[in-house]
Order: sequence, then structure tokens, then C-alpha cells
Amino acid sequence: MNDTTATAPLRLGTRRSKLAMAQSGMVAESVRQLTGRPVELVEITTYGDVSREALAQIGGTGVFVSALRDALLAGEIDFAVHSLKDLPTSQPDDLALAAIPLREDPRDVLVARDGLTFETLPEGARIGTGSPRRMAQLNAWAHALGRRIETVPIRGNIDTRIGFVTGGELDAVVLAAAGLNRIGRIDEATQFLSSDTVLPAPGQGALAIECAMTNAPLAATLAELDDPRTRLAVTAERSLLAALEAGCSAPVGALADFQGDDRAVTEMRLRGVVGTTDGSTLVQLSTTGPVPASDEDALALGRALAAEMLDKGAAGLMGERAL
Ligand SMILES: NCc1[nH]cc(CCC(=O)O)c1CC(=O)O
Repeated sequence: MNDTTATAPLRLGTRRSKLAMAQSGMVAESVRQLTGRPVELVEITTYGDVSREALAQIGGTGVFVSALRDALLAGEIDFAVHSLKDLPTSQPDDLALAAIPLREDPRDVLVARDGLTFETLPEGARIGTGSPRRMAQLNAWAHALGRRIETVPIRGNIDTRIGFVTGGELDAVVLAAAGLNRIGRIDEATQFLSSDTVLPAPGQGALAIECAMTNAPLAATLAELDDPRTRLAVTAERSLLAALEAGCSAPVGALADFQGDDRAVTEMRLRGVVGTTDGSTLVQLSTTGPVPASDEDALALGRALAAEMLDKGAAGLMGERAL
């Protein structure tokens, strides 16, 4: 590297949404500190940002991601930051998943009117979410409580979705804690939904930093931002999702977490759920074992749990995913 390339700004491609800008800003700062180089944000518009169609209808998988990837491959940007849960499970050969930084809170939260919780919402409450995974688990939860709710399909950015509650159109919406946290609105959550009740999307709360495979020096530098334990967890979750042959709009939840204290983590637990959006049937399984020794072991764990779920009838539920 000569002097010019060493001091030239690194170009970080980002979507324009408040969440994407917040995430990219956080990573830009880390990369600045790591490299001593300036990082410039380059705004890219993705199909997921401009389409008014329901995400489930346009296929879900990758709509937020492909424009950023095109820009990486065209050399218009040097690296990109994605919400890991928006990344398709298959990684293109020419792009490196250079780093998966430390995950933050993976849980979903309820943002309800008047400080209400799921349990204190009135009978027949209208709860907004565009996610079949959330619908399935919320409906199953209501059913277990002997309650009736109405899940209302919505989409839009976080501000728009919270606006349905503040505007009085819905009693509550469900969002990812991590997203609210990153845009500084976590105080508006009225309940954190336990992963024992609602499993998050595979990879929720984690970020992915991607660059072109041909840019090996940059990939090596970015790798310093990787959190190995987060990588193992999300690798297992995404492997489960891939093995269930589901896109990101399918009703699949998964979460891997670690048991033991921070200095002596000994075991990893992987939980997965798939269901019908009406919540009448859920297949939920869990497995706990030694912390995977490699990404390959984490992949195998996800595949094994998925196979068990398919055995227990998950396959029959997946047919519903186009709905
Ligand atoms: N599907 C949109 C999306 N992608 C990532 C997040 C939240 C941040 C994260 O999970 O890392 C959100 C918003 C939401 O689900 O509330």
C-alpha cells in the first residue's frame, strides 16, 4: 500500500433509513479507530426501501441487501453493514462476511399504547407486525392464555410502525429491541418479550460487515471487529433456517445462547421454532451441547436441530410460507 491508499477514505455503503444510518455510523466509528483512516458513508437505495408491496409478497430474502452487494462488486464502495437477519443464508463466493461484531439484545419488544403489556392488552387487541414469525408466536401465546388478539400485517420503517400506535390505529406493534436501541427509542418499549415465549429471527440483533473477497487486506482488517461467539451463535441459527429451506419471511425463529458465566462458557443452547401464522401449530425444539469448536460444528448443529424439527412435522408447516 502506498501513502495515498493508506489515507484515502474507506467507503461504507449504507441504506438511507434511520436504522441503517445508525448501524453504519457505529461501525464506521469502529473502523476509523481500528484503521486510523476516515470512513465516508455512501448512500445506496435498495428495492426493499422503495417497494410498497408487502415484504412477504416480494419474497423477503435479500431485498435490502442486493443493491449494497451490487455496489460492493462494482467497486463503488469498500464495505457494507447489514442487519444479519436480513442477509440470505447463502453467502456469495465473491463476498466475504468479514466480521460479525458482538450481538446486542436479540429479543423482540412490544410497543403498546398506555404502557400496556401483552397480558394487559384488552381482548381482541390489534397488534401490528408484518412478520409471519411474530404472528405465529403471538397467536400461539394468546391461545395459551385463552385470549383473542388480531395480528395486523404492517410494514415500514421503525418510526412508521410506532406511528400506528401513537396514531391510535393499533394497540401495539412488535419490533426488534436492537433496532429501537440503535435509533435511541428503546425507552418506548413497554415489554421485552422473553425468548421463552417469542424466539427472535435467526441473526436478530447482530450485524454483518461485508466486503469483496478480492479485497483481502481489508477483509483481514475488518475481521478484528468479529466476535467469535456471536459468529458461532448466528451460524447455528442461520444453518437451522437454511435447512428448513425457508426465506426470511417464513415463520422461523431461532436463538443460540451460551450457558455459564462470561469467563467459563461451557455450553451453547440452540432453540428453533416454526409454526403456522395463526399460531394453531408450533414445532419448537431445543438442543444443548458443548460450544461448537468451529463454524462447521455450528452449521452441523443447526442442520441437526432442523432435521429433528422436520421429523416433528415442521415440513408440513412450511407449505404455508407463501401466504
Ligand atoms: N426487518 C427489518 C429489520 N432488520 C433488522 C431489524 C432490527 C435490528 C436487528 O435485528 O439487528 C429490523 C427491524 C425490526 O425487525 O424491528
